[in-house]
Amino acid sequence: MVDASPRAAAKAIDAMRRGWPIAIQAEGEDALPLLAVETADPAALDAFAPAGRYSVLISSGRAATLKLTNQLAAADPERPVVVAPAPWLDFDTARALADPALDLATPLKGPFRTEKIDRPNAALAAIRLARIAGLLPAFVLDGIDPEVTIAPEAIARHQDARAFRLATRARLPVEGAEDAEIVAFRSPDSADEHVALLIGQPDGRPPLVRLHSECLTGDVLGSLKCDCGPQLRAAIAAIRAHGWGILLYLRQEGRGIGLVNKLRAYRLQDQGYDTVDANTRLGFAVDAREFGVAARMLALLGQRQVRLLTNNPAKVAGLEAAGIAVAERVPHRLPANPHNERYLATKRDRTGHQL
Ligand SMILES: Nc1nc2c(ncn2[C@@H]2O[C@H](COP(=O)(O)OP(=O)(O)OP(=O)(O)O)[C@@H](O)[C@H]2O)c(=O)[nH]1
Ligand SMILES: [Zn+2]
Repeated sequence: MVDASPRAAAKAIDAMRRGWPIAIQAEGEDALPLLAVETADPAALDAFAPAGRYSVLISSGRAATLKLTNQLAAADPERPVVVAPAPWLDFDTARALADPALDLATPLKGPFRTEKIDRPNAALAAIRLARIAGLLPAFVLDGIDPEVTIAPEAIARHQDARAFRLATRARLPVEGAEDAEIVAFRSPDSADEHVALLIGQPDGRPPLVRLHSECLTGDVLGSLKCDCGPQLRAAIAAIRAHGWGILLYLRQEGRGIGLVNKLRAYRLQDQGYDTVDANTRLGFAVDAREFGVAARMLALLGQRQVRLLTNNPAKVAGLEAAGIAVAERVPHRLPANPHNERYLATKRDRTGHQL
């Protein structure tokens, strides 16, 4: 049975992370059985499909890096590409196809050729699901029928921001805003728990709002590679100075690719790639965030119009598309340091940040 409920997507994500096979079946297509390469081991792969007989689904960003496609990947790095079966396509080789960390250490066996994708909608959904699960976007295809078969719509429903509800609230004095209140939001479908920090008292003017995407390295560990930590603290100060406002702390680590994949991108940056190319080479969109959840949180807090603290026009557009009016964009620039100079320059030159 094909399950299109948001719970089915949650089950599929869980199964993928545990190394169990899943299948995706799109309307008008046959089911596509999949085993995530990152969480598979040789025994699981053997049980799933006979060696030498399986094809591997990767995304075009990764395929272009491996020179398996000559398409410009940056335009659409998450487009699916299927590598055809070959006798030398074993467990280790599937791993090497999936993970750019192995590019320097393991010369890739080959040659490989790509084949036409006969189930394109399921393949596209699989790449998206890998990203949501925080895994490398790579799957072995067409093994035994798994227990979980989902429709691509399950993934969209799982990501639906309208399912978020206010869970609880409490006073939270923080540095720079001793009168702050924290409000937590939850959805029955998603494991992400987003929070809002309410600072000051409403005074009739639109709140000054900051959408802060989670950055464990910058927010908590004081990483100098990005500007997140200083931006977080400066946002609280700016809201306090404005009089009142809301900081949304969104669990969108690594611009939506998750902590481990962000650290993989950092590893590529250690080799000289910038933040845009690193994401593309991993096979992910440059920015996988959606701001519908931020709009949902603001609406639940009774705010339909905001002044938005950001240098990123995509955040303004994302909020407006989700029904929140942005009365003004307020720049949020912090001084660079020697470690994040290039990152900030890349944001300015390649991702449209107004710095
Ligand atoms: N994938 C990836 N994510 C990163 C990298 N550096 C920072 N991030 C994440 O980027 C998010 C912060 O986004 P930024 O692009 O710095 O800023 P922004 O929020 O888009 O724009 P502003 O509102 O102007 O600050 C956080 O989720 C970080 O974890 C990186 O090199 N790669
Ligand atoms: Zn950061």
